[in-house]
Amino acid sequence: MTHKILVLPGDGIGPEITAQASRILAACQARGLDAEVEEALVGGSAYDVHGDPLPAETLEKAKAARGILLGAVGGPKWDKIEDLTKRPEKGLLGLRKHLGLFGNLRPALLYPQLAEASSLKPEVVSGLDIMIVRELTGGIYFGQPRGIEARDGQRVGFNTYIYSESEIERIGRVAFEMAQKRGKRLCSVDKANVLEVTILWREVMERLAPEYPDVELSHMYVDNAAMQLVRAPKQFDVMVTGNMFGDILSDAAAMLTGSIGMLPSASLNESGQGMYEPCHGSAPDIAGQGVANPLATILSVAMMLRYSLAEPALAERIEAAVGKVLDDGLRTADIASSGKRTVSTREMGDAVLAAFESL
Ligand SMILES: NC(=O)C1=CN([C@@H]2O[C@H](COP(=O)(O)OP(=O)(O)OC[C@H]3O[C@@H](n4cnc5c(N)ncnc54)[C@H](O)[C@@H]3O)[C@@H](O)[C@H]2O)C=CC1
Ligand SMILES: CC(C)CC(=O)C(=O)O
Ligand SMILES: [Mg+2]
Repeated sequence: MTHKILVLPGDGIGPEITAQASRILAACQARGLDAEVEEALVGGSAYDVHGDPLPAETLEKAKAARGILLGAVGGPKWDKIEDLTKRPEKGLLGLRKHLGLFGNLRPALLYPQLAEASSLKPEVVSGLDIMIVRELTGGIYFGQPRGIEARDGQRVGFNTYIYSESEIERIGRVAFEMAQKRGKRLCSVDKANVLEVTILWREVMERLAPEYPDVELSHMYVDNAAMQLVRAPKQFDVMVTGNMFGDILSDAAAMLTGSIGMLPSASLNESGQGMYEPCHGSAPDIAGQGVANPLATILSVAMMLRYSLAEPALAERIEAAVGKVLDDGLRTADIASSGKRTVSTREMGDAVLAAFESL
């Protein structure tokens, strides 16, 4: 069966990093991956052409694709758009919502070669392998009502943090099943000492636990979880949390692996259709300079092969190629260290491609 794959480069460094990932995808096609690859516009670049960060044509192509590879969206150029529904980030949130991509997997895995690149001591992070399972289509990023309006002579801003039992149960099952395949420990992160929505979250996680007797479930408040991630991150195996807490904690976890440029992600729906993207944003501060780290995006291709395209051998080949390039001492600026060779985005892509072919 021919898989449809849609590449959405987006904004900022998005086109630079997806260009390198697309070369790896083409190498996979040459090695037997049966896929048709198309590109489309999303985010600010789509707004500039169509006045819409998620044009109907892009959404249709995304619905038809088994796997979507997205670079990143957003940037200062579009931050002044008054209609919030037209901001680039809405293109990304719209894709997640329309496709029902509720299950976000963010693996914080430290390549041993990068132990020195982490801002934490090597002994704190060496061997790190955490899977953050983040709910992606609910919570405060989507809750209604929301807005900014005048009340009592001044403006107030408000959002709604809401989860239904079925939404919590659905992401809970993804996390329990993930823990079963890994170290069998699941930490659910909430703020149940303050927020009713997460009191319910905790109750649902507890209710599910007996169905997964081989998994040890624990709970942690999000403020403590942020602290524990930097104090002793190896205590975690799988973490499950809501949309906003997961967004924040996964950026923190990214730094444990050396750089946010190393963290890939998968966003999956019930049918295994997925969108794959680095966890970072469009990095406007370095866009256009050819220095961005493309490895999170390349590793996102590996996740696509594993989770949506049933090609685990190709996924492992990409991951091994990244390992080889790091062994060979190549580093983009964000993971540079003394004695290693600092390379551009393109040179890193060249090296991963060469390693992929040589393995
Ligand atoms: N998934 C997405 O498309 C996301 C989009 N954004 C958007 O991106 C824009 C910038 O947001 P920021 O808060 O600055 O977050 P960011 O993740 O884009 O950048 C934060 C810092 O990390 C660095 N960085 C990020 N990716 C890198 C890479 N691959 N290689 C080397 N360094 C890298 C940047 O240079 C910057 O110093 C905003 O418009 C934001 O809304 C933010 C997060 C996710
Ligand atoms: C537009 C944001 C919600 C994207 C983001 O920061 C993320 O998903 O990590
Ligand atoms: Mg984020």
